[in-house]
Amino acid sequence: MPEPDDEGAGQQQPKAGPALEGLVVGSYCHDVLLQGGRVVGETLGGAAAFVSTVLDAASPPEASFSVVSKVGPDFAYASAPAPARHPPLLCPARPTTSFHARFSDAAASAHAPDRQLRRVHACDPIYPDDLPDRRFAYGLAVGVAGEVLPETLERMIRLCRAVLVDAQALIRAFGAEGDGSGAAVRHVALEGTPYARLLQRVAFLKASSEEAPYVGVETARRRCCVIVTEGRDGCRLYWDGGEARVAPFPAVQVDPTGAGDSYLAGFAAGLLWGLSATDAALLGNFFGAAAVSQVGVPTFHPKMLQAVKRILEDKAIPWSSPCINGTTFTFQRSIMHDELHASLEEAARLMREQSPPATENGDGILSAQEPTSPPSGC
Ligand SMILES: Nc1ncnc2c1ncn2[C@@H]1O[C@H](COP(=O)(O)OP(=O)(O)OP(=O)(O)O)[C@@H](O)[C@H]1O
Ligand SMILES: O[C@H]1[C@H](O)[C@@H](O)[C@H](O)[C@@H](O)[C@H]1O
Repeated sequence: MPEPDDEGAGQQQPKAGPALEGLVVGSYCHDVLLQGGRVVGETLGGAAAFVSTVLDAASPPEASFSVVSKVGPDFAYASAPAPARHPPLLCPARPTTSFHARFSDAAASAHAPDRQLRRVHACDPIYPDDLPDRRFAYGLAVGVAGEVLPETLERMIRLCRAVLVDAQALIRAFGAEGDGSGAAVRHVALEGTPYARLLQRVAFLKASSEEAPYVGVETARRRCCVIVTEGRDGCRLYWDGGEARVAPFPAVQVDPTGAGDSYLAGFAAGLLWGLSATDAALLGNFFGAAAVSQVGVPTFHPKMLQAVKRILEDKAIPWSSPCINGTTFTFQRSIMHDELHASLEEAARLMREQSPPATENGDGILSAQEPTSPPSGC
């Protein structure tokens, strides 16, 4: 695993933060969900919102994190739990990043895009100087609209002992805005971006199966561990010299938005609990399944969270988190992998019982819920 770099000869070193402090970088956004030409939901979005929610819920008690996110004066969710606990930086001159997600009526497959995204507004990028000047145990680069600049990722790598990156932060490109309906979101090959040279200093790179071809798994796995999420099929991990498939948890999908974000945060929390990467991926799958069962940023029943924490206290290796505290990772599944899956399956059952009843109609969004009403302004 890469060691954090020195800030540069002659420069003052950033001071150390709390032992298990993380740094989450990426902007909150407004998500508008459309189906059949009409708006069926308006929610808080942005990977940072999903990630903060899952980290708040699933991290060990010793762990904490800071969020660097930007929004405009129109930001509508300042009092929602994630932004209220981790307030964004305000950019007075730019609107909040916003996306329109157009869902098709046809059921999506595990590997095909289930929605067409358009970026309607883009807030300011996050610059290296926006990051706090201290060392962190780990960092999560979770941009949605190109806001994590290459130089910002580079500074994260310098500040954080281990950096986990969502490929969507690196490979999204945006078409022309033209007619007011926003810019189509497409992907570019990671190898042709300025981020590619940083990969060997990244610990984990997560991509969805739709993004994986743009990441180039075979090349990337020689530089860092690559995780490919496969929707309802779970995920696969690829590292230099090995790979593993990790089984999913059953879920009734009502809104796929944020599954990947919640996965990454669950995975990071698993590492913080001292799990190997393949075992931590179980926690990723668990929170990915939780995210798709609800519209927008999920909420978790306290009983379910207690059950998960009890399982982790029981199974995890306290304070031996090799990735966050040390210099190497353990990738392979441990002997208690299947047992951990079975215990989390029980907690997932609790979660399904405590969710509002959902109509099982394939992968259609919002089948279980009334459209969420737009929140009041901040
Ligand atoms: N229908 C489902 N049932 C169970 N688990 C799911 C389902 N969909 C997603 N997941 C879980 O969430 C993880 C991430 O999902 P997915 O691969 O769809 O990410 P994504 O396409 O990046 O999502 P998004 O862009 O919507 O955040 C999967 O690896 C899986 O663990
Ligand atoms: O809120 C969502 C979420 O963060 C998704 O991961 C991202 O793909 C979308 O662009 C965003 O609108």
